[in-house]
Amino acid sequence: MQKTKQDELKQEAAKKAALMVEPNSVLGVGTGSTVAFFIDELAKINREKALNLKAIVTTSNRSRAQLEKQGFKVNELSEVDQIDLTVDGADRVDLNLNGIKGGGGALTLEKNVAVNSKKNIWIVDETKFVDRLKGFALPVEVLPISCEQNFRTFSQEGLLPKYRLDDNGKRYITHYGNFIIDLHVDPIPFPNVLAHYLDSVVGVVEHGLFLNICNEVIIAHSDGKIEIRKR
Ligand SMILES: O=C(CO)[C@H](O)[C@H](O)COP(=O)(O)O
Repeated sequence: MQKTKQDELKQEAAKKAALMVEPNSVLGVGTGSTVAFFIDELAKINREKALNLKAIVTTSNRSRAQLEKQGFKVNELSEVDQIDLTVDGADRVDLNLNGIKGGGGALTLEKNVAVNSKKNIWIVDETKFVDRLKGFALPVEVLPISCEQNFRTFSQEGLLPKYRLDDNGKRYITHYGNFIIDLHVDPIPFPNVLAHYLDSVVGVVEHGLFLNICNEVIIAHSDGKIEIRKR
């Protein structure tokens, strides 16, 4: 498949992040097309100078398969005490380095890996870097047993919910057997308020508002500049 300009930018951000991985560390690896470039870059570096990573934890079967194909051993989150660095993609990142994640449906494990990491670096192309969180529906993972109640409540709250569907038009099912309801609030005026509300809804397993989690974002710009923003 031909690489788009956006893919090229994703790859540039991924390259930069791969250079930041310390030898002998415990690494978290996220999910998505940008992370797929990161895994390839990491493998390249590892072939050139063995990184001897103590452990790698990842957030999806897709990333796991790619890592294993590249010869890395992958551990479960429960098998490591703490992750030194996690590199992940994002769907949107704002000026405060808060973000929306979960476009690939892996938000629950992504958040669990992220909060157990000393440092989180996100890699994005410039289209995802925004002044405030907008332009991407907010994923919410919900238990099937109470999803209809959750859906109705979100509707009543004016959060414009829609079930995420898979390629066959059926409800998308997450790694943990749950559904995803995407909330079409655009822009999200008060991310903290919405996160607090979603955290309180029974039946919500996790949501894609990642607030105060990202430490650094690597943004690849179309003029070739790689920008690093730190919290
Ligand atoms: O949160 C995610 C998956 O749940 C991804 O990190 C996010 O969707 C970005 O994906 P991509 O790099 O393919 O644009």
